[in-house]
Amino acid sequence: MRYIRVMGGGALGLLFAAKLAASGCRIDLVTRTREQALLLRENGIEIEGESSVYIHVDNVRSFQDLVWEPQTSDSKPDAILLAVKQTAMYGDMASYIASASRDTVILSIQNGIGHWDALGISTNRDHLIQAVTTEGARKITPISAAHTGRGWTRIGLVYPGESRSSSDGVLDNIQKCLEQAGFQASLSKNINHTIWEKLLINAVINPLTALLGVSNGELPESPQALSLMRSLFDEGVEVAKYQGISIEESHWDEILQVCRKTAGNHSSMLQDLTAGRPTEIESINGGLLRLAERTGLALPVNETVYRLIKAAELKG
Ligand SMILES: NC(=O)C1=CN([C@@H]2O[C@H](COP(=O)(O)OP(=O)(O)OC[C@H]3O[C@@H](n4cnc5c(N)ncnc54)[C@H](OP(=O)(O)O)[C@@H]3O)[C@@H](O)[C@H]2O)C=CC1
Ligand SMILES: CC(C)(CO)C(=O)C(=O)O
Repeated sequence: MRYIRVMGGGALGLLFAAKLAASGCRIDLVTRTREQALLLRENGIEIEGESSVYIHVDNVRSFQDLVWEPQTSDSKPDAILLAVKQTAMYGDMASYIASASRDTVILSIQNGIGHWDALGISTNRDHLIQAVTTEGARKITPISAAHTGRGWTRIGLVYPGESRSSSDGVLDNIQKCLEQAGFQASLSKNINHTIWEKLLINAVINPLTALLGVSNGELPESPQALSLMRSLFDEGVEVAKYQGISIEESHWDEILQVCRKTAGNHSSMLQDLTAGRPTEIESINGGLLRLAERTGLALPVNETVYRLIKAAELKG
């Protein structure tokens, strides 16, 4: 796995592209705008914080330019790393990903649920890989990002039941690449469980920090907020149960631990709301609501925060 295309020059995209390129991987980076692509080609990528990397990357272009480009065998990457937000996973982007050759691994590091369904791929899905990461990054300028927290990354097949004999080798290769680039990476036979654990962390912390305008560390300090966090968690655990996923009680302590460990962080949803960008609410609490609807479960607290975030998004 020597040639990886990173989609998205945001916080995680810049971090992963820079570290993978610095470790010797052939990287090309795809941005939304031509302006950012030009700046990156001229200035390279700079990462500060937990990692310090400065690297020149020649191969940077906008998504629009990528889709018009003729595809040759040399321009076909071994893997596409999806580092765009869920909100960008529709329309042309979904069509591009869905039409990629099955020899190209699709590796998503997105939070939340629903992005694989958005691609609409119903067969031959053994090249779809989810990475759940607790790495923290924040974009500073179009060409730089801060690595705000070192974490772990677990990878696994999205549809393990459909794996072919070569799948294990593919996962091993990706793990090695990530490790060579300095990420702590491991393989998971049950990535779905890890996806759900991360989903519940985001479902509990993100909307409340965004609505209250508080840091992750401040959130559980208010008894009222803590009680809402617990209700969001309990409702999420019920939905997980209906999906055949058992979330242990210890995961509640893990969520409180995340608040302590990332005490100074502003959650991504708070950052998105503050900047007037759409949030990932649809794939977090919205994802839970859609699944609950199918089973007739009521999620009053998730529904309330979902509606409040949607209303706050409209304010811009
Ligand atoms: N940041 C973090 O610490 C973590 C993030 N995640 C998850 O990773 C994913 C990415 O997050 P993050 O990096 O923070 O998000 P960012 O918003 O920083 O980056 C997303 C990038 O995608 C770009 N983009 C949008 N549309 C396209 C397109 N059509 N083609 C190419 N690029 C496009 C955006 O460009 P533009 O800015 O020009 O719109 C932006 O640069 C999210 O799902 C997030 O939840 C998971 C763990 C930690
Ligand atoms: C873990 C947490 C809550 C850290 O801020 C996060 O993933 C986010 O902000 O989206």
